[in-house]
Amino acid sequence: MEGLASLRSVPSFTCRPKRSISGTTALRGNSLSFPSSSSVVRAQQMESKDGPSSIASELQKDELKIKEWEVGMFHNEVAAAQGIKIRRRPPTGPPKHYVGPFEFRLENEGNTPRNILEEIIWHKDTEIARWREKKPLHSLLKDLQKAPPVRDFVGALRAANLRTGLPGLIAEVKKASPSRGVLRENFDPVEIAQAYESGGAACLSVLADEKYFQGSYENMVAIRDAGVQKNMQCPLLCKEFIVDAWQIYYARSKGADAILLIAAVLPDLDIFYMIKICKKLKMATLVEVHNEREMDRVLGIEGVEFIGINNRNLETFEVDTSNTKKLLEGKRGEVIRERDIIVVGESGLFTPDDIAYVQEAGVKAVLVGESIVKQSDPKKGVAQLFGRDISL
Ligand SMILES: O=P(O)(O)OC[C@@H](O)[C@@H](O)c1c[nH]c2ccccc12
Repeated sequence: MEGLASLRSVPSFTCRPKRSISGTTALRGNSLSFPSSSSVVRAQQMESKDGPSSIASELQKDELKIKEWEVGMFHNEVAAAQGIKIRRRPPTGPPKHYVGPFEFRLENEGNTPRNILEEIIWHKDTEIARWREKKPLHSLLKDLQKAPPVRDFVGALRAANLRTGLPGLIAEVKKASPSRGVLRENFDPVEIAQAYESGGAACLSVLADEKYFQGSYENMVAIRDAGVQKNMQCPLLCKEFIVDAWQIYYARSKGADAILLIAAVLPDLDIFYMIKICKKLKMATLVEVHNEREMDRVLGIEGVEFIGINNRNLETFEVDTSNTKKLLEGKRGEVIRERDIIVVGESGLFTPDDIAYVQEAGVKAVLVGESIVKQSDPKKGVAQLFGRDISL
């Protein structure tokens, strides 16, 4: 409980960088200054068979890499101070040029992710850098004008909860996961989404990550388009590992109504700014926590209105539904009720008893994938999960 004593209305940001680096991770990319001119002059004075200008541009590239690495390290320091164990990037250090004569620096030292979540984040960081290069923000912003309108994600959950007296269902369109492997061979995302919706789901969650979950943005667009044609109402959560604000705009351009932010990955200030961006875009932000420390951090961030408690530890894959109960007990539960924050119970829910258990703990919504996506008829899967037809 000690963390609650420090519940704040502004995000904590106490860690100071050891190096003097301008900008924060939220500004990453924009804050990189151009390489100092002295190195360019130095390079121009050098002779080589490739010519001086190519050496200058090589050095410029190196210096940019170094700056990026330094900002990445700064991010790791801030994150570590907030108890975040996931590092944004492999701590392998800057390019060789940086260390001058000391080129015997060990290659790849420390280059192994500590767990699956860290592996996913390292992969995402490089994947998004590539995507962002192909579609810079200014071009993405143009796409937003063509995006379908935003639907009220949290409103749909509240309405379902009032209508059925049960937690509103966010039904997950998920083909595979690193912990469970392939969940459904014969996977038609639109068919599954329609079955969920006719079974009474309030919202849908669509896996976008390709490498680890066999998801895609194409699936999300296909579901959104099918919904528009068939008048389906379910708002969509883009289930992605967000490490860069660019991804929020991208998700919106593909028709998402909500995004997920994982507190085990993102420092407070990133969450704070990302929620602001979502508000501007009128999207909902589901902030996911797994333990008391993350819950206390998140309750201290201004603007948080929608929290997911993941029963699965994303670092070890262990699932324990009592986690939802534990994090809603006592003072934390009180704060959540006072602020009318909607809490979602996530992962490992299979039976009506599981649903009743997390509802009793205080959730107004649940996020369910495996138990319903595995059923040959996912619509029946929804009814089985709740012990009755919730579409009525
Ligand atoms: O399939 P399950 O156990 O019902 O879980 C669904 C959902 O909670 C899970 O997919 C999830 C929750 N948070 C995440 C973050 C990333 C990837 C996946 C998830």
